Amino acid sequence: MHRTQLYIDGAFTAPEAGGTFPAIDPATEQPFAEVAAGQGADIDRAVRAARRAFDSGVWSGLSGTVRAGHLRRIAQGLRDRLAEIAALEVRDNGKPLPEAEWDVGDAAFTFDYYADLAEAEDSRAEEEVDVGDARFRATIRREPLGVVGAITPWNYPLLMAVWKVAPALAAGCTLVLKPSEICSMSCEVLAQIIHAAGLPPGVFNLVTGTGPEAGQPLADHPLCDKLAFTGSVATGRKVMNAAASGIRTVALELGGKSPFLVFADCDIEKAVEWILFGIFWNKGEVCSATSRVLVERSLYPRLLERLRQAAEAITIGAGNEPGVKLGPIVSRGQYEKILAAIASGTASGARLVSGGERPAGLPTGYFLKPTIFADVPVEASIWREEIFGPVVCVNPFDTEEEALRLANDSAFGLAGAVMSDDLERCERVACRLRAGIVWINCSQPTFVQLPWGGFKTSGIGRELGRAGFEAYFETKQITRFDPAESWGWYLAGGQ
Ligand SMILES: NC(=O)c1ccc[n+]([C@@H]2O[C@H](COP(=O)([O-])OP(=O)(O)OC[C@H]3O[C@@H](n4cnc5c(N)ncnc54)[C@H](O)[C@@H]3O)[C@@H](O)[C@H]2O)c1
Ligand SMILES: C[N+](C)(C)CC=O
Repeated sequence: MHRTQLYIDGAFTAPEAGGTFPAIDPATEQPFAEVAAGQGADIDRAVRAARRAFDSGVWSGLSGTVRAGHLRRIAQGLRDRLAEIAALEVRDNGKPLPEAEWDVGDAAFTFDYYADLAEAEDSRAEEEVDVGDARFRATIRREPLGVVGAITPWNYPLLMAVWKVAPALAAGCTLVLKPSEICSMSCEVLAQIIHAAGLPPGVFNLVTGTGPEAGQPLADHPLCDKLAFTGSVATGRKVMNAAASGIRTVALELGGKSPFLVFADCDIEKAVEWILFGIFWNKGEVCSATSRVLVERSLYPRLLERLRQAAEAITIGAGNEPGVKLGPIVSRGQYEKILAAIASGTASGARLVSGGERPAGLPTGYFLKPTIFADVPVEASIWREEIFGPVVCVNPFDTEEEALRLANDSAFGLAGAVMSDDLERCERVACRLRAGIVWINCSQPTFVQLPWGGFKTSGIGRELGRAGFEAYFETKQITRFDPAESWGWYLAGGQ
């Protein structure tokens, strides 16, 4: 059985304490690899290596063009190993193979995109600012932020890591990546590709391990300049507390309970397609999943019935089987959490329209039928709390105003979607949704060029796009006084 390694200071290595934990295939419930269980001592070694690499200027001192060359080699390395990584991601996470292939392609494109931005940095003029006094020349300079501690989740194990690694490297930062213990495998391949691309030792480091044993020591490490976290609100709070006590920059990409507003004038088939994609893509293990659907009352019964039929036609199975559109839930823990949420939904008085149980013919593996609840009490936890699984809640509304009120009545504000043939209404609703991402007449398409992040408890800061690059810079002012002038405050004439 393959035993993964940590990657610290340019070398693949076992954890100091030598421990491992199993990687489990959620379709078979069987272990298929041993993952290196890094701990505080490994994190410390990795952060110190990243610190040395940053302080020596071996990476931040390179031109953007040279760094871009490295990033493009990483992108190519991902493309060269796409089939292998996608298969590994399917085994580790359970997602259908075409979705995993899509993720690896996106990850490669993310490196290319940030390579372009790194290159453009070289021709970016230093910004000179007129401070209204000719004796001073003032400039604003951007410098890479330093050492980044990146902590990532299991739903897009490679892609969520790359959303941090690519812009951080492009900006000239060094980093330590701590992926989720539930899905760590593809990040080891990423480390191999980065190693093969010839980055100097210490620039990128990988420490796999559990949250308490590896994540917390990374969040607490005094030599990190920034913490970049994606995961749950509960862990995000711990990471933010750690950042606060060390006064470190922090970026949080957290959960969601995103609304999808469907107006009666839309094409019902298109609405059903996007509702399905919005909640069953990646098994609903998507931070931005549109898990609360609000439907204009005149369309509500018809749409619910069509949604039920379409959901029941989805092919469920192991992610590597052809035609499968819904793989197993990632882990036993997550499976049990979702079943408990379904039970609480039924107990709340919500109407179970479809699913809610293990599909027939799949006795092993964490399989679940796509699940639809309707007429959900708005105070019920299934309406309010993130489930992070293939469970959608559907409710009716009567007016645009009511739909917006229900949509915005949430602690989260990551994403939202609106569907209507009236594009003016769509634009109006999009502006009034309190969320960082709004889709019109679709749900979930994500582009590397656009900023990603949430309002309210869905997070702080933005990834992707130019904003995701700027997030890895410090801003410095350099103010120069003309040596030919004298200040004349204490010494008259300046001598
Ligand atoms: N907003 C986004 O872009 C986005 C994207 C993907 C996932 N998510 C969110 O992620 C969550 C699911 O991911 P998850 O279950 O892996 O989240 P999680 O919070 O359980 O774990 C995330 C990471 O934090 C680590 N961790 C756990 N305890 C820690 C601690 N005390 N200190 C430091 N690190 C610790 C874990 O090991 C893992 O690497 C969902 O809430 C989802 O919405 C958000
Ligand atoms: C769906 N995706 C990849 C945009 C990120 C969140 O889970």
